[in-house]
Amino acid sequence: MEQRMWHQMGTDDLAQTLSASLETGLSQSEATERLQQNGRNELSEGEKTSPIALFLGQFKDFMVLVLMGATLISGLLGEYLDAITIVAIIVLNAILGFVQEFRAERSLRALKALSAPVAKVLRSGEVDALPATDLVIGDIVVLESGDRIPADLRLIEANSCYCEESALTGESVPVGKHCMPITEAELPLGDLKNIGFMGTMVTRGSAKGIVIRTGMGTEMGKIADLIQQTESMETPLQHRLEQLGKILIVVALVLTIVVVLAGILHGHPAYDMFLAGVSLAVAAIPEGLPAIVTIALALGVQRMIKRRAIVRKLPSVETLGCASVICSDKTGTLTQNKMTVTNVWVSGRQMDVTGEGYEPTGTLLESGAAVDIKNDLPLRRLLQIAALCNNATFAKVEVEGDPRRKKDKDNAAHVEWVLKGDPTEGALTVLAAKLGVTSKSLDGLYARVKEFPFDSERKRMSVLVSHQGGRLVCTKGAPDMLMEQCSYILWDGKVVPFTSTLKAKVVAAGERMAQSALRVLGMAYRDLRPNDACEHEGEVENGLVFVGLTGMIDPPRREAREAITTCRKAGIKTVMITGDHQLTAEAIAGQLGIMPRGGHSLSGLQLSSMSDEELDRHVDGTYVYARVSPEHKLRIVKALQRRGHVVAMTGDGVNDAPAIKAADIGIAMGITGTDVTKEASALVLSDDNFATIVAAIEEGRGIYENIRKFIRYLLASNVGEILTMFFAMIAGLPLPLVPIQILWVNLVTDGLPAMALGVDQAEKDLMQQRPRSAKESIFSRRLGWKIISRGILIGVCTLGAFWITLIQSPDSPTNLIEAQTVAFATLVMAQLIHVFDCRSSRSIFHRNILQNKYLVLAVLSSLLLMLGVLYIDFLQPIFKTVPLGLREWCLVIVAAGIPTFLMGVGSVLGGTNKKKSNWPLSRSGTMAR
Ligand SMILES: Nc1ncnc2c1ncn2[C@@H]1O[C@H](COP(=O)(O)OP(=O)(O)OP(=O)(O)O)[C@@H](O)[C@H]1O
Ligand SMILES: [Ca+2]
Repeated sequence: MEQRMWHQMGTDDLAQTLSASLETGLSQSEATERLQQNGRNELSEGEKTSPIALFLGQFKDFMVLVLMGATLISGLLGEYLDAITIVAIIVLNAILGFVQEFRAERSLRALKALSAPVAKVLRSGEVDALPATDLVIGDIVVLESGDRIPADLRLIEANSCYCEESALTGESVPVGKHCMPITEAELPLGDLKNIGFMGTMVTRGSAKGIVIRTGMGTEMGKIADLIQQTESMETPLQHRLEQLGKILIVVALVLTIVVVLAGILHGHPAYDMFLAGVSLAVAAIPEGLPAIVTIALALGVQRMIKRRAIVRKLPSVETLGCASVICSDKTGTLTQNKMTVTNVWVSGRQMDVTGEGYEPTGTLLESGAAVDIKNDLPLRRLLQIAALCNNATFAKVEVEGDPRRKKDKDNAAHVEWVLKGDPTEGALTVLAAKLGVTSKSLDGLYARVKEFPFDSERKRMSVLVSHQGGRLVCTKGAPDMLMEQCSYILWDGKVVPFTSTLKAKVVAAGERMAQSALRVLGMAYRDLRPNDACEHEGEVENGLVFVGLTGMIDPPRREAREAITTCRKAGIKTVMITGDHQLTAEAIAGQLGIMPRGGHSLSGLQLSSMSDEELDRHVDGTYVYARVSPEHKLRIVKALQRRGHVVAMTGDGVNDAPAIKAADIGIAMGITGTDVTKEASALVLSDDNFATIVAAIEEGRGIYENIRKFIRYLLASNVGEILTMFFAMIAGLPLPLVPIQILWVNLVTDGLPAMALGVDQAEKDLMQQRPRSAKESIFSRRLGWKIISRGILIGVCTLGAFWITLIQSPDSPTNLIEAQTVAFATLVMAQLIHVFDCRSSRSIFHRNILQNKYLVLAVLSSLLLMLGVLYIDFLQPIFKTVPLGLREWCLVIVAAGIPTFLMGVGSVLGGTNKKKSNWPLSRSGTMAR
């Protein structure tokens, strides 16, 4: 066992014991070696279902078992051919079911892997994001607020760091962490304040730690068996379909029993009727439905991934289609998050900054003339604060042209300035560097002692630096809030009291910048006296000397504007929620077309003073919320939900998690988002882009419509199958289909065509319709009617074709076989025609039937399988068929076409082809500017 415990060791001791360097971390080769020795950093998982179990599971269905039993009996009675064929069909069916479920399962697992956590690790001197499972003992891990701790760490640095450890200790109040050794040997976990435990999360501040235990060796590993991660992947729709499936089984069974009894009453042999009944039950029960739903969902999810939206919770795919409001962050989601300082203001002087991007060349112009900063004390101070109170760096990288593309002006090797860190801070680093204030020029003079990290409540950040034996506080942040902590201002080179007149000047300058869509940050400082306290931010962030303002542009994303228009047409309201200034927010909202005429904006301050009732009254007319704190987001979500909206809400910070959880669709940022927000979210945007949300909504709507399409197809087909038999038995006719034919129809129609519908293209006006209601039943918008009416028609027409053939030449010995063959062909053809009708909510004439290649292929192969059964000599006795002549084919085609075309023509004439009132166009007219 460990001689001295980890928490008792000093940092040097730690480094030595773990043979790791605290400055550069492990080397890559050392890490690889340790990984091989000690295994991956993961908690062992529960068992997975094996493919064989999955395959055998296909046979556990009750009706299938009955059918197997019946087959066995008919085998024993000498009907070998029948028995073998039925078994073969059952096995084929099982293979199909297995493939469907296997695919579904595999995609679900791939989904889970996508949301696997990453850790920021220092290796060979560079901090990189690695999969958390690659961590080894001795790795140095960098933690920020919102991170989930990836292994057990002994902290070696902690800045106002708090961790929430309830998963481990049950204590929900975050624990303050430090990096000093603790003398006591035996301590409860909650008191080990210099250890960060795997699975707990950093709620505030930042830290650095060295990995002391990984995987099952961690404290979390010890209790891993206790935590069962049973996140439901079943969607509400799947749940309802399961319920529906049970009802359908009962209905199918009851009808089957009626069919069997009626047949026996009319003098059919009981054994024949029994086998026909069982086959009918097997065919009519839509056992493939759940798997096809899962596949449609999973394939849709994969299409979303291609469009950079990662679904973490499958149920949200459905909810996406219902979204009626998107509440989006501004910075980085609606804007590019490429900040450039363009304006500087100090002691009443307004200056422009030249230069572009992160390239540190440019200068300051005051009324058109370059400013000399050497003798400009306030300006130098401003730049020093900008550079010191900053964690961002930038560098020049060589970018090679894309080798796959043509070498030209746009695709040549070139240098690019790239940024590491927060873009807001990056813009300030670049500004300072343009005027020669770089970390190099400051290095010997100023040394950072402590950092009080930025958080979205205070909206500012401070650092404590030592300078020529003294200590200096540098603070930057949202000016309106920073000013409240300032007692003085640097004005014309002198520190003077911050009077209300001077404050008014600062406010006016700030508002001028904000109105032109600039993000405004203020800078302030204070010289600490020797015995001034400096433990907490409250102690240092007061009595500050205000220095000046910087204004930076952050251009809107081009795609965002378009996406917002799409949303408006789709009946979805876009709301901007930002920590930025109200005027900046309004200006950018204007550029993006978020705010309609008569729309309002609210500030966090106004929001705080409102009661829930007042907020409810305002929430529909408000399009911009500015200077909000994370807790405001939760109120906004709740208010919108009370107004009956289905809310999608984005967030990145740790404090956004409650709002994201409360939203109907919580959305986290893939790039800037924290682990905590990602875990709370249903959807992660891997490009942080607003347009991606809209793409996901579009996919969500498409997936739902596809599910409706194949439900419609499958159920109408099954209704047709049952009714064909039902009507025949009631009418006292012979069996229109023999058991093997029933099973064959089921095999060739239910499998591939239904799956192909699941990946059908969306209808063109998908995003021109209002979101559907979350409470809507899957059968609404006339789907139930369509299923029943088409089902009845399929049954009637199949039986009609059967009957017409039957009465043609009553004396011919092959008469019945021929009629059955006609019925068989009609039933298959009717379904294969009907499948195209299912693609459109209007009629078959509405869409190009060749558009869905998979469907065309599926239908062709089903057609071939049917023709094979009719025309291949040795299959004819097995399937009890005869080749059909031209006259019969004409009958088959007409009878099979009627259900689809009759209704299609009917709906064209009846006007349902026009946009129906239950799905009207959005009120885009009233929402447009
Ligand atoms: N690194 C930082 N240091 C100091 N102040 C900052 C920093 N980043 C942002 N601020 C200030 O805090 C304000 C709010 O920032 P916050 O990150 O909460 O929201 P945002 O990024 O502007 O908007 P959004 O919520 O849309 O992402 C900014 O307007 C800015 O004035
Ligand atoms: Ca069927």
